Amino acid sequence: MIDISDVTVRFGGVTALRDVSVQLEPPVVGIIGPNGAGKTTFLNVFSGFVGSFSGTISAFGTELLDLRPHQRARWGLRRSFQQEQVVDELTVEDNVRVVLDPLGYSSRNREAYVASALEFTGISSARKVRASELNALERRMTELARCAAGQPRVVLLDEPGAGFSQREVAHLESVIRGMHSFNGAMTLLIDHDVDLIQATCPSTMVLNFGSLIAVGRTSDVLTDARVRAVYLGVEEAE
Ligand SMILES: Nc1ncnc2c1ncn2[C@@H]1O[C@H](COP(=O)(O)OP(=O)(O)OP(=O)(O)O)[C@@H](O)[C@H]1O
Repeated sequence: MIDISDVTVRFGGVTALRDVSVQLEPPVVGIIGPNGAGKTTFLNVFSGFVGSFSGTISAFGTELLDLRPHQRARWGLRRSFQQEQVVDELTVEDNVRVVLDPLGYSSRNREAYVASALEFTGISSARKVRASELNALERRMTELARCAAGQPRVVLLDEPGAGFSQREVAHLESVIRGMHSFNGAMTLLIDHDVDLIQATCPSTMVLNFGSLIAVGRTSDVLTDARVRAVYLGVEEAE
């Protein structure tokens, strides 16, 4: 379980997150909300990319915010970004290897982790291909393999579905749904694709102007009147 307590982030006059307290359970939690609601900032606090914040995040008994960013990686925190981070000059398998290299695995274990992550995300056949030659879905799968490889405990995905067709999202969906069985990791998933959230996340939290306005079973959250009004743009009939 991840226990988030009173997390507040301010950027000058903007309060990006305001006293967010919530407990999140595996396997996958959706994070939704309008543009600028604070979703990426929320993941940035996990990753250590926010200089000034208050509050605590306890993940499976570890106080994450006491760890330095490289210690969080060793602990098992992984992340994909809105702007993808695949390195064009490296092959698919080297893109995964470079994530595992600093984590202290033996080379035998590392190679086994790379191979199984590529298998899991469905891009084994492209393992020797330079990333510059991949299509957009293969690049996204390379990123997911980077997140899935080794022994991650928490995987943070920031809009992995953006820009993909329905058929492509179906593959993404199966990888996200399979992550917990594959390696035991819990996933936090930001996406504007409500169908993807519904298909992959048993529970979902909703941010609006930096505040948590709903959390619970995804089906309940998506039918909540306040959520529908602020996020889905649906006014309830009087
Ligand atoms: N480094 C920063 N400096 C100043 N303001 C920031 C910074 N990062 C985020 N903000 C502001 O904090 C608020 C929350 O931004 P954030 O990117 O977390 O929202 P979001 O919900 O992820 O939005 P989107 O769905 O558009 O990605 C916004 O008002 C944004 O402009």
